[in-house]
Amino acid sequence: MVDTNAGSFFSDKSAKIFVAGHRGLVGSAIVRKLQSFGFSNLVLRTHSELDLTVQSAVDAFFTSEKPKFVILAAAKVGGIHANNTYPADFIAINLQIQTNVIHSSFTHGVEKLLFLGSSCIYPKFAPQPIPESALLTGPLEPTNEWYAIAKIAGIKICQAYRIQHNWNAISGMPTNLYGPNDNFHPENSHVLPALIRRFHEAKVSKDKEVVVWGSGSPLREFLHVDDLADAVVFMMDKYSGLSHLNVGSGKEVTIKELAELVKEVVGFEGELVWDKTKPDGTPRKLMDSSMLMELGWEPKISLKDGLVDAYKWYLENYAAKQ
Ligand SMILES: NC(=O)C1=CN([C@@H]2O[C@H](COP(=O)(O)OP(=O)(O)OC[C@H]3O[C@@H](n4cnc5c(N)ncnc54)[C@H](OP(=O)(O)O)[C@@H]3O)[C@@H](O)[C@H]2O)C=CC1
Ligand SMILES: C[C@H]1O[C@H](OP(=O)(O)OP(=O)(O)OC[C@H]2O[C@@H](n3cnc4c(=O)[nH]c(N)nc43)[C@H](O)[C@@H]2O)[C@@H](O)[C@@H](O)C1=O
Repeated sequence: MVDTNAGSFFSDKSAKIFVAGHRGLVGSAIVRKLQSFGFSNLVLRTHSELDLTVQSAVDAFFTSEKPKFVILAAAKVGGIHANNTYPADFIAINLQIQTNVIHSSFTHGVEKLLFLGSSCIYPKFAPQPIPESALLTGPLEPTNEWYAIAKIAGIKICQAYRIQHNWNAISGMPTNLYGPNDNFHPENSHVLPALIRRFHEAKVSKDKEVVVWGSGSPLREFLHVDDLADAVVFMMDKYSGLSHLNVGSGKEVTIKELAELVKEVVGFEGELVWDKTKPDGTPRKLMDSSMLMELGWEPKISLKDGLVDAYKWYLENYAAKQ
């Protein structure tokens, strides 16, 4: 059952909005989107200004700032290797950040909060496309179960505060994202930025080969972060239900197809070599985003156009500084 309260978010463009994680891939896109709509009173803190894992600091921040809305895009985030290598960080830091921010938002009178999870919350062998109802119906993908458990807890914390206190906390579960301000770390990033960097560096060095991880057969659904930011603002305005909402493009590609597309966009002319010692992760995780789409949101940026945009951003803002 979808419960909507259309229109309230846009009625006051000077309302104070705390975007947690505003320098990251997602937070920076949400800030751009809010500013493009004319929201003028954004409260922003870097990690070093406010460590969201420290409960007393979070509470002091909410006591002094008293935001009306909170969008929680701060988290410990990484690709398959980072998730697999630092399980304690992925479960503990994420549980701390979300528990602190959600609880302080509630106790300090925030009107509405949006929590962001991830498509990895679903069972490894969930029905495809994956509906919201598949949550907690089977075992998780082992490479990211620690992160997934934290994200599932985030959904449940939002639901519990809604049920017990009638408080307006909602959750969005984005698919794999990419775009400006992505993480281009060679090992700890997600596949799409990792491949942009690897193909670019191979092109510049005139290498004959680029190594890509795994078998190439896993399927992934990609969404440009500007489409995600649009969905976040849409949900702040139009959705106030108990269920989390999937946010995806509805289109999937194999990792091999993705690698070929990145190779083409970057202009690398050598060969792909598959490193099968690296994990594939979940074989497929296409989400069913029809709940959100039936409310009126739709993605606008194709994977090809989004990749061209992401590579342009990488060239102008990342490669240029190396
Ligand atoms: N990237 C993706 O493909 C996907 C992301 N998501 C979700 O979207 C959200 C944002 O992810 P994304 O933008 O990619 O991540 P990034 O790593 O790009 O950004 C994370 C942000 O969180 C902030 N942060 C991390 N730890 C702390 C802390 N202890 N205190 C304060 N701030 C902190 C960082 O601050 P600073 O910059 O100051 O260090 C940074 O701005 C996450 O909830 C993630 O799970 C969901 C699906 C896919
Ligand atoms: C968003 C989502 O992201 C993570 O899950 P994931 O989808 O498996 O993420 P990924 O982008 O790292 O990998 C996708 C696929 O791509 C292959 N692959 C090839 N070559 C590279 C490569 O060079 N780097 C990476 N990272 N992967 C590569 C890789 O082997 C895998 O088959 C979660 O842990 C969790 O963080 C989460 O929620």
